[in-house]
Amino acid sequence: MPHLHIKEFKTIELPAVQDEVHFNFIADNANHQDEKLIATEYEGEDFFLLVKEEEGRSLLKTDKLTRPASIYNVHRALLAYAKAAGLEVIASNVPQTQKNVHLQTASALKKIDYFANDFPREKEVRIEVGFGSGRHLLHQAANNPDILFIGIEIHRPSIEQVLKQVVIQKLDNVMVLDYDARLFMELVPSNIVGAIYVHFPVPWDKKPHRRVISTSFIQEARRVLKEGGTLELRTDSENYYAYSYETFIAFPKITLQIKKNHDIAVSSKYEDRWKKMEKNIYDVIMVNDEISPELVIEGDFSFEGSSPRSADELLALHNKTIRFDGGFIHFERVYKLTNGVMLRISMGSFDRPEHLYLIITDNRLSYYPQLPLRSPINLEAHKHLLKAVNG
Ligand SMILES: C[S@@+](CC[C@H](N)C(=O)[O-])C[C@H]1O[C@@H](n2cnc3c(N)ncnc32)[C@H](O)[C@@H]1O
Repeated sequence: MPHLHIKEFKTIELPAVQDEVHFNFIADNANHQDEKLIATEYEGEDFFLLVKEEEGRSLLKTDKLTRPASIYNVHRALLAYAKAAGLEVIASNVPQTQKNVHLQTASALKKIDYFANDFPREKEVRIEVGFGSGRHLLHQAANNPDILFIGIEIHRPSIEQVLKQVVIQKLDNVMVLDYDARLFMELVPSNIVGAIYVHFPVPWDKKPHRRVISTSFIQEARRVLKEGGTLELRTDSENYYAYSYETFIAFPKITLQIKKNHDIAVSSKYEDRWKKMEKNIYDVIMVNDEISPELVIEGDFSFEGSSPRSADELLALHNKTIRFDGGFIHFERVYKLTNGVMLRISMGSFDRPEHLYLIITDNRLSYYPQLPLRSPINLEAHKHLLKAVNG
């Protein structure tokens, strides 16, 4: 994680611009006076820089919840703030000269809004969940130029590596998304996907709720797959194989193909490792044989007509949880702004909550840095949030 150790943190008059990086406002953690967030905008992306103040040595880094996909943009923002505020840097892992890589302008990298607003449907779509080194994704894309491949990954270095390869190999049929694939599935239109690849997912033996394959993931996969489309799980974990098989077979009607130690066109880095260890490799392939109803999601994330509670009442929401049928809202942290309050919340379903901020200033409410995913459970959570923050 890029960071600067600084002698002493200094505020600057905001809003300010330094080297094309915009600094808009500062939020002070109401319960931990040593923590501040600096609202930053660079190349159209909003995120926070996080300040941890300590006696004689403070830390400036990115906030995990909002950090941008491009590490270079983080570097740039950290250096720009240090320059604008005249901070004395004691130690840092941020290179002073930036490589000329602009991932934000790399057209293959998409944000979740891109898919939420107008899902691409001109070509057949195939999705790879957790592409890692990207060998399979890149191989498939190079060999199937008429198919659009959407690669979803949450590990930033893997994303950066694959984006570079997309440019080098001049592939125009790959889109890369930094997002939880389980949430992404909820906004894919029905019956448009030819294949979903889940190759060597993390087994999460101790935290099974984090697994990609689950009853709800399979349900969503069946909805988004075309008739004859496939969900292809490949794993070296006997445990994950057995768990997935049971989860698939619990559906009243399903078509499955099971293969053991069957080579595919390209072997991934993980696969090479497992093969050297002479581990068995299992494929569970679900063939979708149904046409699903269209996806209809009603409602929006508007705050129109809101009349927020007083700042003290909002700050008192710290650590409160609201539970409702199928979901919840938890107020994780509260911040003071010069003209209002900011709440860090987790909301939505228990197994896949969204984490984001809500800014409340002078009767204006807005999510930051972006709206929650437009899923039925998040829309329901929004209604409960309106009740909690309005008087
Ligand atoms: C063990 S690696 C396998 C990578 C690659 N498929 C391969 O075969 O080499 C699993 C990958 O899935 C990613 N991942 C885990 N959970 C995910 C999720 N919910 N959404 C998207 N990617 C995820 C991890 O970051 C990791 O890169």
